[in-house]
Amino acid sequence: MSDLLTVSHVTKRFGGLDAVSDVSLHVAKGEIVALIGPNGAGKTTLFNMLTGVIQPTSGEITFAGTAVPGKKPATVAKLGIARTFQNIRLFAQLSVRDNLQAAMTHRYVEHFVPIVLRLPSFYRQEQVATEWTDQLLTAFDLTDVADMDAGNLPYGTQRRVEIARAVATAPEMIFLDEPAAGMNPEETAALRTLIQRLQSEFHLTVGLIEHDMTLVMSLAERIYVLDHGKLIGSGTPAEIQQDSAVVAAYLGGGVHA
Ligand SMILES: Nc1ncnc2c1ncn2[C@@H]1O[C@H](COP(=O)(O)OP(=O)(O)OP(=O)(O)O)[C@@H](O)[C@H]1O
Repeated sequence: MSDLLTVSHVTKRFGGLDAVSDVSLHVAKGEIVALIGPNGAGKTTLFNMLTGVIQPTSGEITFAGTAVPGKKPATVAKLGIARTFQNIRLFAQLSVRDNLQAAMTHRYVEHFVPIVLRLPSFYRQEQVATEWTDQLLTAFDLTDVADMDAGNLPYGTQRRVEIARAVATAPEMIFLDEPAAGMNPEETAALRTLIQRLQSEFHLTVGLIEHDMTLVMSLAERIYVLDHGKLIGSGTPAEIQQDSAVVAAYLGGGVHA
């Protein structure tokens, strides 16, 4: 498989602190890759650099052959990168349907509009957006709550809306920042299935930050481990669980895959 994302010697310095220090990694198209490590290890800082939210102090990031540093988040999104946040960021007073439609970007329109060729441009866009929204509502089991305000939904459902909204932008890669945080075991089990479907049905590449090691070990094909900004290990879940440096820094004895 060819690499979709390449990170080369990336560092982010905040004042005197190297929050991310000389990190290199790669993600192949279609993979589910997890980034794990203790609190403050630099995981979200790295995600923020991959999505254009902050700029690296040094190093290179390439997505589908295009350099990411120097681009704003909206421009990075058009390259085909979507993300969710640790703290859910939905439009709480908009319906689920409107949250999805609000996410339909130019990239999406450019991607799908040619499918419906016979209508004038405005109606073409409207029709494609409505059809795509209906498909997403069905795929993410949100049809029953489509007209409810997003902010009134249970936590696990809001997470699902957030992921659906990211998928609505028609990305190639989706970054999920602690999607299982605050979920109960049933919600986490449903999340596992959902992330697997992102890969199998939506053909997305998935980058995952997560502290729930049972979820990580059962989902990720490869794992990178950060500690104090540095990459201290990488490999398959089986390899990571036997890596003494990773066990000492983060895993301890508490993983049951
Ligand atoms: N904007 C900022 N200014 C200064 N320091 C920052 C900034 N953002 C993050 N940091 C620091 O960088 C380090 C890495 O933080 P980061 O949030 O990336 O860690 P994390 O691995 O995502 O942690 P967690 O698992 O708790 O979310 C921390 O020491 C944090 O305090």
